[in-house]
Amino acid sequence: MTIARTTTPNTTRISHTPADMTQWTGRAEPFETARARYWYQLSQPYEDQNIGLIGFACDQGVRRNQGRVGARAAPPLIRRAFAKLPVIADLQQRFDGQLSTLLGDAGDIYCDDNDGFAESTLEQAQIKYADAVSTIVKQGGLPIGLGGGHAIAYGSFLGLWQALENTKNANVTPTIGIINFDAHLDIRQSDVATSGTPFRQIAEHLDAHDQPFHYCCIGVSRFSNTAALFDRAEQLGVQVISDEDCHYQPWDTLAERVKNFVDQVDIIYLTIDMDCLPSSIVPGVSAPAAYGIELGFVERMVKTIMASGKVKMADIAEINPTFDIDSRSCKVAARLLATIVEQHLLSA
Ligand SMILES: N=CN[C@@H](CCC(=O)O)C(=O)O
Ligand SMILES: [Mn+2]
Ligand SMILES: [Mn+2]
Repeated sequence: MTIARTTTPNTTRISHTPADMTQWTGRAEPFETARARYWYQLSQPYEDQNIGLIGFACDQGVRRNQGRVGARAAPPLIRRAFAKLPVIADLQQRFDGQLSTLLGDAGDIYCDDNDGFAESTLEQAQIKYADAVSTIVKQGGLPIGLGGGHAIAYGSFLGLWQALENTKNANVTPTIGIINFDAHLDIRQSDVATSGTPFRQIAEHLDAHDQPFHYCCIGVSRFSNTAALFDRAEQLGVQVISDEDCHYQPWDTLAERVKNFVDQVDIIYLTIDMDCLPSSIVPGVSAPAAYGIELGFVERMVKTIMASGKVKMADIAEINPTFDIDSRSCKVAARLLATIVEQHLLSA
C-alpha cells in the first residue's frame, strides 16, 4: 500500500457541523390522530436528550484499508431514512408529554480528505468525534454514532473512555465489553489506523491502562479473515461467533453465549458493521458479504443486548451510499437504529 503523507497536519480539514434539521422530514398527516407520529417530528438539536445522534462523516480509514470509499456520505442519509419511521405506540404512551426530550441530533464530525490522503486527519476526526461522544455520556445520554467507516469504533471507545474518567478516579473502574456485529474481526496489525484496526487499537489502549479486553465479534466469516487474524483473536481472548454459528446453532445457545459475555462486564459498547448482513440485504458497503447473517437474527440479538441495560455507547458503521440500491442499505441501517433507540428508551 502506498501512503502519501503531508508534512504538516491540516487541522482545518476536520469540522463539527451542527445539526441540520432540514434532514428531519417525513409525511404530513393532518387528517390522522396525534398518534400518527414519526421520528422527524421528535428530533431536536442535541442539548441533553436521552439519546444523542452524532455522525462520523469520515471514510479515510476505509481508504487506508484499501476499501471502497463513500461511507463519509452516509450519516445524513441514515438520519433521513430514520426520520421517516413511525414512533411506536409503547413509546408514545410511556413518554406522553416528554416526547421532545427523547432524541437529540448532535450533528456530524466531517473529515475532508477530498484530495486524497492527509496524514493525521482520521486521528483528528476520531478525537473530535470522541469529544462529542464523551459530552453526551457525561450528560447521561446514550450516544449513537452514525458512520462513516468502522474507524468510528476507536473514536466511540475513546469517547466512552473519556466520559468514564470520573468514575475511574473514584477507584471503581467499570469493565467495558465490546460487542461487534461484523464479518471482520477488525484487529489488523498496521503502521497506521484504518477501518480494519479499531479493536486491536482498543486492546492496546486497555492493556496500557491495565484493563482487560472483552471483545465479542458476532458474524465473523472464515472467508473474510486470514489465519493471522484468527491467531490474534485467540491471543486477545476474543469471543468469536461465526456467521455459520449464527445459522446453525440454536438461538438459545447463541443467546446464552452472548448473555455470559454481557454478565462478565459492567458496561457495553455495541457496534454494528453493516457488512455483517448479506449483500442482497445490504449492498451499500465497502466489503459486501456473500453469506452474512440474517437481519432478524441481528435485531433479536440487539434487543437481547439492549435489554441488559448495560449499553452506554452504540454505533452503526460502514454504510456506503455509492453502492446502495434504492436506499436499501440505509433503510436497514435506519431500522437497526430505531431498534436501538426503542429498546434503550423502553428499558430506561
Ligand atoms: N472495516 C472493515 N474491515 C475489513 C475490510 C475488508 C475488505 O475491505 O475486504 C477488514 O479490514 O478486514
Ligand atoms: Mn466488516
Ligand atoms: Mn468492521
